[in-house]
Amino acid sequence: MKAPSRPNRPHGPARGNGPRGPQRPATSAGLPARLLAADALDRILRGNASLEDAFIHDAGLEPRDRALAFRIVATALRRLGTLRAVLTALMERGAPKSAPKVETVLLVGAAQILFMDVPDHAAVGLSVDIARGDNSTAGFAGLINAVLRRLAREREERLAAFATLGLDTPEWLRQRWTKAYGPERAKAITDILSHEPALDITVKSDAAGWAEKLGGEVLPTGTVRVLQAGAVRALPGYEDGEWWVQDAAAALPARLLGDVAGKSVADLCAAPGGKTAQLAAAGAKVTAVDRSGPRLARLSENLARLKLTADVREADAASLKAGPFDAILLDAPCTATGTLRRHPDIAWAKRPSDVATLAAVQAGLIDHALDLLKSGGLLVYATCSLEPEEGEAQVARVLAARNDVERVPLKPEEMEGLAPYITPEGDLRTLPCDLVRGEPERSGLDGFFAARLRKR
Ligand SMILES: C[S@@+](CC[C@H](N)C(=O)[O-])C[C@H]1O[C@@H](n2cnc3c(N)ncnc32)[C@H](O)[C@@H]1O
Repeated sequence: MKAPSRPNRPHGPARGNGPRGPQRPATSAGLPARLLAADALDRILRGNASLEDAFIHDAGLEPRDRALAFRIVATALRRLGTLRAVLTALMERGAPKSAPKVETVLLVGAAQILFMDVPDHAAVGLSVDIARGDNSTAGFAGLINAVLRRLAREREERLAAFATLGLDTPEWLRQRWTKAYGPERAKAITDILSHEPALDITVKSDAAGWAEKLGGEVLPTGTVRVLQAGAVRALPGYEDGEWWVQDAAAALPARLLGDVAGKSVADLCAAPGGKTAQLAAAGAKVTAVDRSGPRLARLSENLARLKLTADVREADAASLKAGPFDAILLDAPCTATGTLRRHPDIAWAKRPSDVATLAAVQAGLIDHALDLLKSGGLLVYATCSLEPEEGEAQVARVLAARNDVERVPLKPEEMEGLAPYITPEGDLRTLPCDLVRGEPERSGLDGFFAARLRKR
């Protein structure tokens, strides 16, 4: 069974702190975070919002409450298959169809009981409070109380019943990963997805100094990794623009362009700007292009906080008229199946047909990007997808179709920590189960593909 992400707490039988009936929580201080969690989870499961979008508005909460709400929702989504199976088994007639929000409230409560270090009485009592405060769920407060109390009492056997079934990863993804990477690595990927990832940050300078200030560690590639970071905005150095949040694997593609100081570099799918910031911090003259206005607004905010500049353009990169550029980074839109540790909503939002749809979009973007590049210029093509059609196959296609393009294979000596991720062809491939550093919470990184091409 996958180890649940609550290291300090054994999954023993009820510990005598469960509530004896619908009762007031010991403190209502935790209610705003749970209300936000239930609202956000409901918008994700029933309104098709993404995890990211569901938390764009912070409802005026303290950063600590907002961070807790986010953790609850991310945990519920990370363990959604197991939670739904456990809850269904506890309810003879299932969750009421007439009141879908009842299931949401149950998921929020069950995620805390089974997988988070939250006292049972708080998880149950606050869930009952959420239910009572909403007309559509108030009539089910008794049901919610009974189901969650029973779950807390029977935690161990309820979890064991579904532990080995792998319910938290959609079957179509598991099958794809088994085909692409073999059964062992596919299992390692699904295993790491059940764990909450650490906070990864890219620093402008002095990685060791920031690791010490933030209580983190420097990874072999230079990223600073922080465990149990809490509210990001409250951490030292955030407001001063000394660093930005960026997964260790996401920090690699921009660096494959080498020394970009003084060069004109187009970042063609740029928002929210993690790679734009890397390029600008390295001294490039960056043109940051994205077709999403709201996402570009976030990019501009991020650059302002970091005191970095770029020429920001809202445009479709597939038909952009600009350049020619010395170098181009194309971090193309993709299924993002490499990022499920940080974006567990994606596992349930994507469909098998999305792979081919996005692969067609990527092919068009690569072809146009090459047209915007100077002769001799480098294009780094990257996706945060585990699906070969969005990575390896794109490069094979373009190399077969165009004789003005060649691959520039990556070399282990060009960047510290890069060696384990270089494929026999000379591309970059990371998997979420890579970067094993002891316990799962310290390990892993996003699944990325990147290839470096030169226009002859
Ligand atoms: C993977 S995200 C980019 C992440 C970004 N490079 C970073 O490091 O923060 C893909 C981005 O592509 C943008 N996008 C999708 N299709 C596009 C197109 N045709 N032209 C420009 N941008 C596009 C999306 O709005 C999204 O912001």
